[in-house]
Amino acid sequence: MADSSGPSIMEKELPSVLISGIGGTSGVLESHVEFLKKHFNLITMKEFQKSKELHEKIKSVFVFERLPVIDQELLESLPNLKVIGNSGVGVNHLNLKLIGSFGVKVTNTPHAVSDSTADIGMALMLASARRLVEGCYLATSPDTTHFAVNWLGVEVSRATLGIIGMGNIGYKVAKRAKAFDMKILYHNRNQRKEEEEQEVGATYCKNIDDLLRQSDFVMLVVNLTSETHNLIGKRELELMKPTATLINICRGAVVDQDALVEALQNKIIKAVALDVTYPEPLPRDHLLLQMKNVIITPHIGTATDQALHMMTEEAVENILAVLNDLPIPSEVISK
Ligand SMILES: O=CC(=O)O
Repeated sequence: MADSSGPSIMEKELPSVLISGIGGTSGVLESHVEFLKKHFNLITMKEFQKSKELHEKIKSVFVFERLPVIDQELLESLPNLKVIGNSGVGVNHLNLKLIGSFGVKVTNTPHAVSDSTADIGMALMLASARRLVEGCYLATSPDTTHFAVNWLGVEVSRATLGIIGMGNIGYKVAKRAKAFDMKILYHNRNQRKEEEEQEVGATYCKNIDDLLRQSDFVMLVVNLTSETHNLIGKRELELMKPTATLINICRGAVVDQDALVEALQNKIIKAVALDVTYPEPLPRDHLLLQMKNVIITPHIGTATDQALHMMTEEAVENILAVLNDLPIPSEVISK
């Protein structure tokens, strides 16, 4: 009778995957390690640096919170690397050209992040419209003489929301905004299918300027690329209504931050709500941190238990697909 306690000859070795570390501020979440270990032989950066023998074994790198850094040196030291599995949708921290030149694929997790990031977009829009942060300060201030009539907010219901970038997240924002009876405009490289537009009641603006001119709230949900870097600058801010609010939930560098400060100082737009800035975090003396009509959160679009869990699952699915020569659910194609 075969001994079932030891490893069977038929059992396949799990593929070796490099991770930055486990736990802390620069490692994979401890709560995800068990799941990852079911699929991979995990190798931490520390182990990798100690043993040259491990280099040849590594087939994939699991990138979490932009770590480990994928540079030329690392790529050269991994002769059998097949795929970088990024946990998260944004891949602006990865040099796609360089990685591609090593014949290595890149994958991301556009589905796992969409609900939590859309929620943050709505939360920021509502918080700014109803001056929630100011309200919290007032509620806890020793001054009890404040009256709500002195700091009125605005309603998002029936207001016009312009969504720039109608991918998975933008579309989820539109779904939510529909439930708030908002009028929805969107700009995207490609127009969505008619039935998709109808489902959320969104109108396509081929010209971004038209969207900027008409919107009460403008929400940025694009990938950061060379084309979207500084997409919103002085000219675009000047096209917006003086009563409009800008919300950014994608990447800080999509907005020219100096132009944004100037626009707020000169009342070119009314308010701003940012989950992303550059750098992150902003220096403590940055002007944006001193303005009442600015809300800033520390890049928490995907900071929920559920999103992080789903991101890990989606990343694992992608990595396994590449390693097993199966159709890849979410491959990032460098343009
Ligand atoms: O910022 C979050 C992401 O890229 O998923």
